[in-house]
Amino acid sequence: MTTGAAAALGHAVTAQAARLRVAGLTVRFHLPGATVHAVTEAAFEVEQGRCLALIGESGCGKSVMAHTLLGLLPGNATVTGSAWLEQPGRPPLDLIAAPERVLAREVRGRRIGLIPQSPAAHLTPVRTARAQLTEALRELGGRYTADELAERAGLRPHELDRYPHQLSGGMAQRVANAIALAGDPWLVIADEPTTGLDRPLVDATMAELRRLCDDGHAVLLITHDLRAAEQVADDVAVMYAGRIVEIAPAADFFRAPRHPYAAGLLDALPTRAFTPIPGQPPELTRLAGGCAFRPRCARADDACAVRPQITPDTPVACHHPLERHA
Ligand SMILES: Nc1ncnc2c1ncn2[C@@H]1O[C@H](COP(=O)(O)OP(=O)(O)OP(=O)(O)O)[C@@H](O)[C@H]1O
Ligand code: NI
Repeated sequence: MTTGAAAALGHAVTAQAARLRVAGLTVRFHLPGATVHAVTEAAFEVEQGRCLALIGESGCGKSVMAHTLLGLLPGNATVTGSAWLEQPGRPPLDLIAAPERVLAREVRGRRIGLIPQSPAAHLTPVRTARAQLTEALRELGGRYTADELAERAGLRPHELDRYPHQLSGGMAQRVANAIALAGDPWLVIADEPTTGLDRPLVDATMAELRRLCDDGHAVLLITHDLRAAEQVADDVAVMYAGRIVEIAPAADFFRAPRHPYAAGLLDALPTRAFTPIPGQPPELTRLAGGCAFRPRCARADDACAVRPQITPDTPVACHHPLERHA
């Protein structure tokens, strides 16, 4: 193929708006004598200018989803499905099929930034926050200075001169947030970015994520904190036992969730009914057939022995969803 033809082909398949398009994403961990069904047939899109919040109880597969997109899974994992990163002017890239070399050189930190869960564990103990942020900037060649990034993350310049053990949990979180943005990545994946932060800092962090979206970036926000999600998310995806069970615009979702599990999560909030969902999520090594939420669900009946599907036309995986009136 000539260069011109290749360029024309590249142009023809280039997207109009930047987006991440995930389809059929499935992750298994192989343990001696058991298989963990960590993520099953996940499908969603995040477009530029938008924030998708991924919510669900501990262990439902949220962090595994984040690590899968960045090629950060351990050797005992197998992944199927696709995750297309589409940005105008670049050929689309399937993050699942891409070789590690490409993920390391082009994707991690540059096209996708990760704000990791438990950031303190990701900082080097013997170097100051400034040294680590400066190194990230040198490596990734971003357009902000260390002080600018620190300020955007809500840190004062002198706080950058501390060593990790001199940082509170909240400060370590903000240092991790600043490092994740060093390479000016298009997509930011924030895995519980507000753990250990008090309300004003949660609000500031959500405002920063919102500002990123408004600047044309996209954000995948993984969180337990539904109030934080409500502040910033445009769309919400609810995960249960490794599957996405509801996707909705955030305004509709917080007004009237449709999946009984999603309704249960909102009812558990202190600001709402403050009633926990009875029972526990199933173990991901021994999932029965049918709807995984069935044993905990007040609406379940015999129909739920057949697993309900989520599709673009019915964005709730439930045989008996709650009604949403206009
Ligand atoms: N390397 C691994 N080997 C085996 N199982 C794993 C591995 N990593 C994660 N898992 C399992 O995959 C499932 C999903 O884990 P994940 O960390 O994605 O949950 P999460 O939704 O992020 O939870 P939390 O809210 O507690 O962070 C869990 O059952 C977990 O034990
Ligand atoms: Ni997690």
